Amino acid sequence: MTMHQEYYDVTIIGGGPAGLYSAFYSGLREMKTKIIEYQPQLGGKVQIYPEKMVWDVGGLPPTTGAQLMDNLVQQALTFDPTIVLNEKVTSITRMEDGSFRIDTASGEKHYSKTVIVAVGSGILKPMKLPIEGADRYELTNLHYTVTSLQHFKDKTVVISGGGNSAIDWANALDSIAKKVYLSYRKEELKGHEAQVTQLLDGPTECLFHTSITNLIANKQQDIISEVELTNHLDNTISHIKVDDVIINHGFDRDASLLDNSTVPITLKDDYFIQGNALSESTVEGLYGAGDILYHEGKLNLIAGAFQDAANAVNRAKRFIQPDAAANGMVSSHNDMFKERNKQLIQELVQ
Ligand SMILES: Cc1cc2nc3c(=O)[nH]c(=O)nc-3n(C[C@H](O)[C@H](O)[C@H](O)COP(=O)(O)OP(=O)(O)OC[C@H]3O[C@@H](n4cnc5c(N)ncnc54)[C@H](O)[C@@H]3O)c2cc1C
Repeated sequence: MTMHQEYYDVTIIGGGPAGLYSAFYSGLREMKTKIIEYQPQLGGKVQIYPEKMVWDVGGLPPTTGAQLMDNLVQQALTFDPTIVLNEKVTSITRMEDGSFRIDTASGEKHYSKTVIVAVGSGILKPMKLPIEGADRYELTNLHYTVTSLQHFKDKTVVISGGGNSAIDWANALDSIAKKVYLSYRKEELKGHEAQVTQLLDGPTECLFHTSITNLIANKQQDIISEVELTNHLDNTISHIKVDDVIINHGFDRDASLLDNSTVPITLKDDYFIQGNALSESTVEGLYGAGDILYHEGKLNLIAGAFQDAANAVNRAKRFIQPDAAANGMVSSHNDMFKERNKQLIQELVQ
């Protein structure tokens, strides 16, 4: 077991948009920063939609999830935070001296003056297709996320699911794939109205009241060649020849960190972390940001995560240094940017 006795000013749990922007902002406020992330890469939930176009981040032209993650990571690295990947935080404990100990599943311990909990909806794992042996096709043509739209060009694709992800992928693929089928066990789709209308008006063939009940494979190559669908209204069975199958049945969430921690994870001034009913008291030095946080007017979007992150960092700064400014300064005033600013201004006037 390794002991990380080195103290950080702020340790951020979760490397999604909220955690990444917190890392940038805490660097801006000259705090020694560490991010701990469970996944092998940074980016958070955006990893689920790398090929989706994101339109609603202020000041950015329509950008793919992958490009957005790249930009967020680059920005987060501006002030050289320590990054710990593949590490699940299991609990947060307040020490007698008021600092925090952060325990992880591997037995490592991290020490910090403040903590920002930016764990989104917890650790997400896609709900698997409940068919025995289906996992062996995950290496070939059974997908739980779409990492390349190009892969589906001129293919016949069956998408299983009726929520936002299934509908978004059907709409994105209907002009790329040869044919898209959407199999959904109910009839009332659960997506945003505009996307549902686009789907129903588009070329995707919706097979309501059906589920995938069997996968028929080309045994030599371990590739699904046909899916069996069962109609739940009349129990009829049909078969579709496929090139690829996409499963969007939602996610299992592991939010055990909130239950295991000995500090009550509740935040000051009516800010509190969703689902936590441990205590109504507040813990100075422990803050939240992003989808995990609930407050009036909360925006569960990337734009909302940025605002939360700046708030959390400013509070952390004031906790460590009570005479520090309550709010950060505009970024151009930061000494770190002096040289780069000069260079850019020179380029502008040339
Ligand atoms: C399909 C889909 C499409 C979306 N489209 C848009 C869009 O177009 N525009 C928009 O603004 N928003 C969109 N969103 C919402 C947006 O992705 C979220 O609001 C945003 O990702 C929240 O960021 P976050 O950092 O709070 O949480 P997350 O992105 O969920 O990141 C949390 C991170 O914490 C890590 N973590 C959790 N528990 C632990 C632990 N115990 N130890 C270590 N690490 C842990 C997770 O692995 C994860 O990486 C979309 C969401 C989905 C699902």
